[in-house]
Amino acid sequence: MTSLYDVRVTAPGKVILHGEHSVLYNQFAVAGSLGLRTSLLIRELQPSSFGLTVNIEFPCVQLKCILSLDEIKNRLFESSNDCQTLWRTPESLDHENHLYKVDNCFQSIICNIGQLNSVQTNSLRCFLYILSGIFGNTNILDRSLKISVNSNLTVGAGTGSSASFAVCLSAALIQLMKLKSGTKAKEFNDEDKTLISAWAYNCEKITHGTPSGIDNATCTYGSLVGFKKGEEPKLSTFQTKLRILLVDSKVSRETKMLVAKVAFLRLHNRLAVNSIMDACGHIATSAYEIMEKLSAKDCQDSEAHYNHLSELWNMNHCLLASLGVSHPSLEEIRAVAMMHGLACKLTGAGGGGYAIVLIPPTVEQTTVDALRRILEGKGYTVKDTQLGGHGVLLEEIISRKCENKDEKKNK
Ligand SMILES: Nc1ncnc2c1ncn2[C@@H]1O[C@H](COP(=O)(O)OP(=O)(O)O)[C@@H](O)[C@H]1O
Ligand SMILES: C[C@@](O)(CCOP(=O)(O)O)CC(=O)O
Repeated sequence: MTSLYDVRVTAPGKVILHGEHSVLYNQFAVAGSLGLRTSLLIRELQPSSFGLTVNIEFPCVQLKCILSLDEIKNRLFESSNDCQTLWRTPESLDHENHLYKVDNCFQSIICNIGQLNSVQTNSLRCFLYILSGIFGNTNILDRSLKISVNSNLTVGAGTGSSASFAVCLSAALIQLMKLKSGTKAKEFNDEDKTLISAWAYNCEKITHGTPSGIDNATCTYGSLVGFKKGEEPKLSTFQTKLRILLVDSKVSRETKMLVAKVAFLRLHNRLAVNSIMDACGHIATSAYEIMEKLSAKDCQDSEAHYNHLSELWNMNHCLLASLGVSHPSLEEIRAVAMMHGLACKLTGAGGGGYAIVLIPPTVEQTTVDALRRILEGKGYTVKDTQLGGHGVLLEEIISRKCENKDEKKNK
């Protein structure tokens, strides 16, 4: 009797503390995982006589549809029994070529393509890309699937919903691959996480073009991640739980556009922009060191460290504003935070999205409440949260018995 598997994984969103934009110019950056998470459940379904299907439910992007898995396999899978190669070497995938094939398949199998918006299209492309990337040179996918994704993260606001989504997709599919090839581990090990992050990075290229990789690394590893492009992420051995207010400016923005805006500014002001990027890199390095000191059990001077961190947050924001990636709403949020004596900066690409306010432990709750009331009165949404929780987690594996009609008949 064969088994049908259910796999449930979750992954956090992220907040870039220091190094947005400058990370793309090879500067050190620091990001932390958020308490808000994406959750993905993938279920293998009992065989039916209608052929193999994938039932997709992505409520965060208002998408519900059923795709023919047989068609996907016909168009994107290459028949082979070799399951030990591509899924273990995501970096060897020819991204452009694979995405081209995915897009051709997408055009052919989605009937209501004209009714999908760009967000839904992106989610489906990511799904097809990873599904066929991981299973594409195996014969392992032999059941219909149902895949449901939910998230507490706002989609498209700079808190890493796309990376969190991509990490969940790759984590669940890698786990399913392992289960179906006989490996039954109950949690992700370091090797799994390296693979998950690398597949999620490939997927982030679909959404962002040339991402630095900081988002997928943070959503995979959690806690605080120090990051430099092209290098292994620096995983913090320390546990700092920074308290922040996450303030939604409600202004939508597109990362790609803001990255292009900075690149354009740099074309005409190379040395000045390079110096700003250098300064952002120094800030990120200093902030990482301070957070390391703050986490030490015998930390004596926590108040002075928080003051220093606040200084760095404020400087970092002003440097980003000088690159043209702030927004009047972000400036208003910052002005209100400063009136309350608190440091505030934009996070992520800027141009809208979120601002973050640092709440040191010595700050009175009445101050936080007053700040919150004013911001909410101005129409912003405020979440009081902590940075630095778990990265990707394997939450649940269920193995059910498959009622195989052919097996029954033969008995
Ligand atoms: N929960 C989700 N379900 C389906 N797709 C998602 C989900 N979260 C994010 N996405 C995909 O990620 C994209 C958002 O990426 P992006 O604009 O970079 O936002 P963020 O800054 O939040 O990562 C969306 O266009 C969507 O395709
Ligand atoms: C501007 C950038 O440094 C950060 C983008 O952040 P977000 O995904 O918009 O939160 C781009 C990147 O690191 O890929």
